[in-house]
Amino acid sequence: MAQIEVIGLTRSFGELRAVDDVSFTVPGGILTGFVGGNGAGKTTTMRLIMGLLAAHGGEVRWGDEPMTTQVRRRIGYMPEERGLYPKQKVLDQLVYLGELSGMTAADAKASVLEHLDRFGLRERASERVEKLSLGNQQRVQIIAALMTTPDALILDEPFSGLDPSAVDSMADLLREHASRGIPVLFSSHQLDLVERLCDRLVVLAHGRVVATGTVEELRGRGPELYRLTLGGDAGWVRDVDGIHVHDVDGSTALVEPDDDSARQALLRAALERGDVVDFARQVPALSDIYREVTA
Ligand SMILES: Nc1ncnc2c1ncn2[C@@H]1O[C@H](COP(=O)(O)OP(=O)(O)OP(=O)(O)O)[C@@H](O)[C@H]1O
Repeated sequence: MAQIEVIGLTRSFGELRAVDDVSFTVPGGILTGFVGGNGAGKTTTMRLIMGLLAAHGGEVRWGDEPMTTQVRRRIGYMPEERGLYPKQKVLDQLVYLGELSGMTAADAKASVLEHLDRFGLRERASERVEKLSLGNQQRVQIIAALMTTPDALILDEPFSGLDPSAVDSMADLLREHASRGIPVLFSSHQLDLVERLCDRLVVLAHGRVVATGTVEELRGRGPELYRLTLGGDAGWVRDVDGIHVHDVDGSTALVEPDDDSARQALLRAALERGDVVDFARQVPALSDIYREVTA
């Protein structure tokens, strides 16, 4: 299966190392989310992958080969700066972009109309792009990246500005493309969305990769926390051996047991004291993990 491999990519702007020895893989067949704060280097990395910026070090590989211009032409790329012609009509523009990518006019038109249908934009086909709302212009941009049945997808913030139903259509489309076995990399600031959608994550901070893996793997890096909710005050938990208390708030305690037996002993002690309302493993949200790895 095709995959994109980024090995030791480095790029500076003057004194600033915007991308600093960045390595990760975008495997075929799954969705890889690319997250990191403002200025972390996501856009620069994507431009380097697409060959739009020259790397100062490192390389990009396509399977076992160095990435070439021919392969890049077959990658659906959605840049951060949206490159649409405001005065041109939606359908004409997309068909033109399809032809530029080597499609016949007839194939391009068929693909564009199908995608316009999916995004509920069919009746806007003959309007000028500038007359569309920003979210709808975004949908047109997405169609431009997806209409050619690309060999890989590199999408810079494809979900920004989309309403929930467009997010769902977009997510379905990305999954369909991934299920063809192609590598899909997309950046996003919407961590809840990334958590819901992604099979794998690459987390960038200050130009460096600080974490990679599935959401489950990233969760596994943190401590195993449990939340105990009692009928009465939970302050006594602080004195239980083998229990590290992260927080107590009235009748609720957030604890990290040293091991299984400490956890069982805590629960027994709580039951002996009376009313246990709830005792459950706390699964951290991706936003918690993100804060931890980028701190
Ligand atoms: N052409 C350029 N010239 C100078 N500095 C640049 C250039 N492009 C990017 N940078 C700088 O490189 C750093 C990384 O920027 P980049 O756009 O890659 O980050 P990002 O993770 O995509 O951020 P955001 O989420 O805000 O879009 C930033 O400090 C940015 O100001």
